[in-house]
Amino acid sequence: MTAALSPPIVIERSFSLHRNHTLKDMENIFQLVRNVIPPLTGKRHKGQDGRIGIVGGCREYTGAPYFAAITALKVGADLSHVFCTKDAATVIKSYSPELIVHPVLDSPNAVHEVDKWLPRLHSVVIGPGLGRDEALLENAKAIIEKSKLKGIPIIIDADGLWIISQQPSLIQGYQRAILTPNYMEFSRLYEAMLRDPVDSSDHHGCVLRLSQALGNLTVVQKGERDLISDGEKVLVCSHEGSSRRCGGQGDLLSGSLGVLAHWAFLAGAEKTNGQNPFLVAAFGACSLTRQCNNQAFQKFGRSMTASDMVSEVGTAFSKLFET
Ligand SMILES: NC(=O)C1=CN([C@@H]2O[C@H](COP(=O)(O)OP(=O)(O)OC[C@H]3O[C@@H](n4cnc5c(N)ncnc54)[C@H](O)[C@@H]3O)[C@@H](O)[C@H]2O)[C@@H](O)CC1
Ligand SMILES: Nc1ncnc2c1ncn2[C@@H]1O[C@H](COP(=O)(O)OP(=O)(O)OP(=O)(O)O)[C@@H](O)[C@H]1O
Ligand SMILES: [Mg+2]
Repeated sequence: MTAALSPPIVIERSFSLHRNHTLKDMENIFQLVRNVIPPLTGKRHKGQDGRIGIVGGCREYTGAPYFAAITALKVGADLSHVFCTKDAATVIKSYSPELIVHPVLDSPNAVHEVDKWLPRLHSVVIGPGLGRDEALLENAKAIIEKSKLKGIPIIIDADGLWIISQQPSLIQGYQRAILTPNYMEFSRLYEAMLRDPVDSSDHHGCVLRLSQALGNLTVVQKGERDLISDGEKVLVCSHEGSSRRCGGQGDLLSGSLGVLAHWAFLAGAEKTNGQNPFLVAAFGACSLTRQCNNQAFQKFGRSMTASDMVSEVGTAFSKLFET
């Protein structure tokens, strides 16, 4: 079984582009991802290709922030910081010496401790393994506010999406945010914003409307096909993965998106042929996660786990974006 580079489908809902440009957009979107990837040259210094922060990791969940942070590194970020609780920090450090781990999230001055680092971070991923402890959620809210003030791209996943479904105004209108809901998370967000249940006969319409209701930030609805929208367009990523749905796959997606969002944002619309850079980044991260899933499944079948997918990041990235 080989993973074909199936052409992405672009459903054009924008009036800013002519209809007959749509086919060209479809063919070129992988190329647009390639365009934003910084070339590896001897001229770059450590940190330039990405310093990514992951906010999450508590007593119950140490795997999720680890998967997100290690994936960010393996995609090509230079430094990956995890801001987690004291309990979780030693555990996460013991998984990997590559990660920089800050045991601050349950400290009384948590927000200040993270804020100190924000000027040095290119993007933040908020939510993997954060849990639902009220104090931690309050700290995460304040970190979202601080990140917005700095104008850095924010990827919101998992329990970060729980926060947004309780208080959408926190992120509404911040167009440098990307939300990555799974099925349940999407339903919660949709009902909170649209006051209606999800219309299962119109997934495209639902993702488009949710993005619009949130002020045109980027929404990635994960599933059998990933739907990515900025309220004007819907991109569909149906790149071949597998039928294995072990936990942690979404964490690979949010970690890789942390890097790609930074690269795409930095490269700007010139490199993405006028397309929203965050749509391009999201398409890249979805394709990559699915490609990792496909490769790991070929090796391990039913016993495949998220760690096996992490081992595939390098070859999957090369296959999709460097050939
Ligand atoms: N090893 C780890 O530490 C992991 C921790 N995780 C963390 O676990 C916490 C809770 O995440 P959950 O994703 O469980 O979120 P929720 O607590 O919102 O639960 C979602 C539920 O929906 C179900 N579901 C998912 N897709 C569905 C579908 N298509 N149809 C019907 N039901 C569906 C899931 O089985 C899950 O029970 C987060 O902090 C997350 O980051 C996960 O990321 C998985 C790995
Ligand atoms: N039915 C499916 N077929 C193929 N790929 C899928 C399917 N469902 C999800 N995926 C892919 O798996 C990845 C993670 O999506 P998923 O819905 O499992 O996230 P999640 O529930 O947040 O995961 P996590 O366990 O990390 O929290 C996405 O890249 C998505 O494309
Ligand atoms: Mg998840």
